[in-house]
Amino acid sequence: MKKIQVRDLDLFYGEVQALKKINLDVEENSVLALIGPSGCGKSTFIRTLNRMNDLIEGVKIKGTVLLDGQDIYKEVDVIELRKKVGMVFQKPNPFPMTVYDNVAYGPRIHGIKDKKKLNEIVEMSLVAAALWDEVKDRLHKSALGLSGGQQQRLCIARTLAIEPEVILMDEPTSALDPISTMKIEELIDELKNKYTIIIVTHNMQQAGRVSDYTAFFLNGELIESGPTDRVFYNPKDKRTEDYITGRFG
Ligand SMILES: Nc1ncnc2c1ncn2[C@@H]1O[C@H](COP(=O)(O)OP(=O)(O)OP(=O)(O)O)[C@@H](O)[C@H]1O
Repeated sequence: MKKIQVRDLDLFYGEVQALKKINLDVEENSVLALIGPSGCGKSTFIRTLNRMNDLIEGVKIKGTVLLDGQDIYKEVDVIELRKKVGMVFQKPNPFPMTVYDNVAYGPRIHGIKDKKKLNEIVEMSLVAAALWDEVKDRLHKSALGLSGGQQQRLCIARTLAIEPEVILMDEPTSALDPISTMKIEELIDELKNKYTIIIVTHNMQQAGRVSDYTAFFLNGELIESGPTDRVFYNPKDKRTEDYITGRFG
């Protein structure tokens, strides 16, 4: 099933066109990797999927983005949209509060006050983010005392706590060491059973390891997309081949 359908999407920062006629479908319960050289529009594209670009002045967007068949720019409330489409950023950005409060933050904002219910959500989210065993004895200590890799998994737990359907990840491991990176990659593999995941990565090996589908961007255009094995081993476009084999970028 198609979870997201993007049709003829253009995005302008003032006069500069950063996305050009993007057409792309995202399958439910799959991992899509967005690859391409610096400045080609990957982050801009991922941000159009939960309307994060709305916050930037001078941005103009044309075309449609459908989530479960609904136009997110016309038919969906932004608060509802952000609940359905969670985001994890490049640098782990836990709030300066306890581990527990970080995870409980979203559910509390959405009106959950019951202590027992919150305890349940916090534990479930930390288990799902493969962090529970490492933090269960320090739930009420500051999240800033965790390692970078633990902080990133905490940010994933914080995202899971609001029960999203889609998770956007913008280079989630680029600030992490190899072992933390491996843990996040294993986690992505687990999470795709339940969620639809879109990940921006500069790391070809990572795209190859974690994704089912790959989309290659260049200068604001989507050059090609398809099953990762096909795009990697049998690219249709010469530019995709050149990028994947490291000839530029
Ligand atoms: N807030 C902004 N205002 C104006 N131009 C922007 C803004 N954000 C990005 N751009 C421009 O849009 C283009 C695409 O940038 P974007 O960050 O989406 O690329 P990217 O592929 O994610 O790059 P990287 O891999 O380096 O993160 C670039 O030319 C960039 O300079």
